[in-house]
Amino acid sequence: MGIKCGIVGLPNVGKSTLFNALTKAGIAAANFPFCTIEPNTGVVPVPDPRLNQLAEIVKPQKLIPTSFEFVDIAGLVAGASKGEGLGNKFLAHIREVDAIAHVVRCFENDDIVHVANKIDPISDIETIDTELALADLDSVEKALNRAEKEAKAGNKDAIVRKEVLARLRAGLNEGTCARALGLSAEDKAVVRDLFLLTLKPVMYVANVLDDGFENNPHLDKVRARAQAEGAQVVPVSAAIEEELSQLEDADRAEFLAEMGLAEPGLNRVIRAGYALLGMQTYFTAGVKEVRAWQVLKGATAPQAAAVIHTDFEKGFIRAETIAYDDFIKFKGEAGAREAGRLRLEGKEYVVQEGDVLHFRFNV
Ligand SMILES: Nc1ncnc2c1ncn2[C@@H]1O[C@H](COP(=O)(O)OP(=O)(O)OP(=O)(O)O)[C@@H](O)[C@H]1O
Ligand SMILES: [Mg+2]
Repeated sequence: MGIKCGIVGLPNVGKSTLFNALTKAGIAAANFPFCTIEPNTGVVPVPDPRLNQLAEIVKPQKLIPTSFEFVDIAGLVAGASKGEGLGNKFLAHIREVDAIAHVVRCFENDDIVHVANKIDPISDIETIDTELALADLDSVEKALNRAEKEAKAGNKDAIVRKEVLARLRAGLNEGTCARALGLSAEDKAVVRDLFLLTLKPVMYVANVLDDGFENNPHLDKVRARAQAEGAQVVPVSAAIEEELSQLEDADRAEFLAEMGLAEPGLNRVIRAGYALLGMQTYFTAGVKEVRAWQVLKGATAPQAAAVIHTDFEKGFIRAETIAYDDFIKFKGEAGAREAGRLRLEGKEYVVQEGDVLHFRFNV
């Protein structure tokens, strides 16, 4: 489907280290068809323990997770919106992604240069936000000029657009990100064609040292800031994750056990990215394969069917539906059916997280 999460941040904060760990972990993940699309784009499978639970019941030949793309974007510097550093090229790369993982350095280490020569994650976040907001302001001002002319000429759509754009300009002028301006879904639709950078959903990846998960004032500040914005923070040590990703499975398990962890921190980054993209998962559970599929939250059964094949949507009759918990509790389809937990859902059904679906269709 090509949904993408861009890894964004100041130079040298650990973006590529995180990206390498994410993509190597992808190679290591059993039977996942890893592919690198461009040197800086990698498809990463979404770790989901529910797949293994389903497999224990169904005993399929294959297990296929969902996946999405991470893009390693070059570091941004102050002035990028005016062409500094990689400038517009950098911004164009961000424009193409659907969500942003903003990597923030939350560790001290004099050997690793910080572009501002001090560790101050809030100031780092503001530097990035300012550049993105300035780039958006530029787009909004151009669009506003156009809308004003069209509105004068009596174009009704332009009158609506003008009002939304004026609100955006006022906010961006004060350095507020577009996503924090409380735009309605209709407002967003009006400015969709501008691909505003600060309208994209954001999560923070706080890059820490191995002992930096607790009592870390830098991390605390990022958490407070994110909470005020309603954003998520995933603390992770990119350096450790990269090391972990290079180990054999058995060694990795030992390493994690020694650190008292159940799974690599990367898994949290991947899951948070997946949720940030607005995705949810449903399953198909056949003996050939048990597979996770991704669909936007709020999708109806035919829309979910289209993810597998457009014919499934066109000829949709119904979806035999078992909630994930029921499938596990009654040990599979037959048990769930007997217990009366298999539902026949029609075209209007809104797919729920974890649903195990079997589509009936006719083409
Ligand atoms: N958690 C960490 N602990 C210690 N060192 C780290 C950590 N994360 C990253 N580093 C180190 O920081 C340096 C910069 O990392 P990296 O190259 O990933 O940054 P970057 O954000 O991709 O930079 P650029 O914007 O220049 O591409 C590397 O030497 C890396 O090993
Ligand atoms: Mg890099």
